[in-house]
Amino acid sequence: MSEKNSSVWAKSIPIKEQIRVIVTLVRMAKPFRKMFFGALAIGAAFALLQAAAPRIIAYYMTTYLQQRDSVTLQVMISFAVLVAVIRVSQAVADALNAYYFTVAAEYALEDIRVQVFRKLHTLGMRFFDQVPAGSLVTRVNNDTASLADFWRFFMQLTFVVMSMIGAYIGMLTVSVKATLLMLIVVPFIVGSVILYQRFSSSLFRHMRERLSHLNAKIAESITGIDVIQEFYQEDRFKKSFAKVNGEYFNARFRMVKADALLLEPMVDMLLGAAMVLVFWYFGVMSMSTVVSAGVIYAFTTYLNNIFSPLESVMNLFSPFQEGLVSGYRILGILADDTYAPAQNVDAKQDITAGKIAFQHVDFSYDGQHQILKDLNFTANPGDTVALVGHTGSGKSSTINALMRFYEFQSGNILIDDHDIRDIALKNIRQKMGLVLQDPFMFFGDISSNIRMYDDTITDEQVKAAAEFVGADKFISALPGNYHAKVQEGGSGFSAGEKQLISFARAIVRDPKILILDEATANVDTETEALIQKSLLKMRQNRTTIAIAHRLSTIKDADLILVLDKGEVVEHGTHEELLQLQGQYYDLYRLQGITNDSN
Ligand SMILES: Nc1ncnc2c1ncn2[C@@H]1O[C@H](COP(=O)(O)OP(=O)(O)OP(=O)(O)O)[C@@H](O)[C@H]1O
Repeated sequence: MSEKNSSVWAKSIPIKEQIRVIVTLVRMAKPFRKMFFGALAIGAAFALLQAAAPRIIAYYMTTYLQQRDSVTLQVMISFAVLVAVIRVSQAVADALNAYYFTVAAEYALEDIRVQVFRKLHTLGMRFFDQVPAGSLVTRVNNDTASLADFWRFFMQLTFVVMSMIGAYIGMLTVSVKATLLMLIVVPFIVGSVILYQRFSSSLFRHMRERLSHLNAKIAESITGIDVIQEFYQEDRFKKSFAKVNGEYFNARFRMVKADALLLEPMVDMLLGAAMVLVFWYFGVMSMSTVVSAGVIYAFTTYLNNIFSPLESVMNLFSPFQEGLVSGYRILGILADDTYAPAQNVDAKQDITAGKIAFQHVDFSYDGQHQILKDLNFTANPGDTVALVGHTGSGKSSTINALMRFYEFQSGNILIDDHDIRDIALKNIRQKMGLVLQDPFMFFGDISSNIRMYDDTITDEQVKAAAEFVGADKFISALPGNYHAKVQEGGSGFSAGEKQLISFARAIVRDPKILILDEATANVDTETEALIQKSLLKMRQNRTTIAIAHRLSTIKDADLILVLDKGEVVEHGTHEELLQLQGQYYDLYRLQGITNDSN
């Protein structure tokens, strides 16, 4: 399994790296800092009110309630109004804090989602070879969503710190000595937080790793459903699913158990210990002086104010960790430099005639295994050059290099005698029409799939292209004709129909060069005849590079290149190659025999 494929949960991210991720993510939220700071300021106001309330109530209790006949109706109403105002302000501050924070986080997430999506579309095929599509969908969607928890953790943490400071200041105004005594619990709080974080993070990582395995298993079983059914693999998949599902359940169970049995009791025990200290201290004090109930009330309320948000911040450790890992992966994509091959800086040449020349081209996907070796050929404008050879001989790789999907390492590819890197990429995409074995259909309708959302292409041009390739007949029979709905992937259309639509898609741009990769591999004989007819028309006045396993389809090619392990081992016309009685001859004879026997 490649590095990019392995679960990031299998190992912990080094501390230095975690800090880098945190700093970068905080920086990425900078455009929304006003809202984040607004939320923080409101949080601070909330903490202030939270600190003031117990002090006011304590004063009311000590001054009025503990003295017989000192409370009047006016005092009662005044305090009731004061407490009500504080409570309502607290509720408003709480709501505004949540609102501003959520809005800021959503804006920041949307921004990051756009950045990741845009970045993906600058990356080259090599990147997509290494990272499965499913995992990229998770990257763009789920990972960015997890960042919300990452920011929530920081907000909560700041809130806890502010609440703690507020509570300690409030306690100081009640009793300096008791407050100093309360400082004893601080190292215990910090120690427990660190201990819990370590423990819970290892359980959480384990759980996430199991979840990755479970997701991979589900994805595999759905992607391969046809082969699973065909080869009667259901039982094997049921068993292996039960195994990974059981492992995930156990890992989750351990985590839930730790949260339930450890987190709450731990915080409760700390709170209990702090309470004992308070009661012990004031107990001792009461031996020499009167201790007001209001003081006890204020202290116990302040302790609650410290410990309740502490529990919620500890509860956010796992989501924070998830956010951190998501951030790590997102930054990984944003920093990835597996870009699509670059054109020269001032590349502005165009393709006018369609001459193609490969000169001593060497090509490798990974820089280690050489796939094409010293490839040389010339296709003059209007020529058809066919690439034939055994599977894995390098036919598609030749096209990958020509289409600039992958960078070639040495030699030259010239189009109309210009270095291919000097031709604007837009011109390459427009003037070179590529037809793949299994063309992809986009969600929309037939018309949008032919014009590929290029508004400069008119309805008449779309229809003319469809008529030219012979697709008009079946399109006209569809309900809605050119506006017939197309699902993503093109389910509901036969292989031949998809092929014809992709011909129209290629031809509507009137390309100078046509590239056909196994264009007739998936269809029946009748459709093949139709396809061959349209291909013949499409090839007129266009340079064509065609890959074909069925040699009968490229007999009329001007040049046939026989590839073997990335090298041209034979070249010439059909007749010349038959006379040579080499590899082509063998392949052709084999196909002739196979066809006859069919
Ligand atoms: N994306 C890729 N990354 C790494 N290696 C690749 C990639 N695509 C193809 N290869 C390797 O390059 C070699 C040539 O493959 P290529 O697809 O060009 O062969 P082909 O002649 O088109 O085969 P086929 O007729 O089966 O399509 C093979 O050994 C293959 O494993």
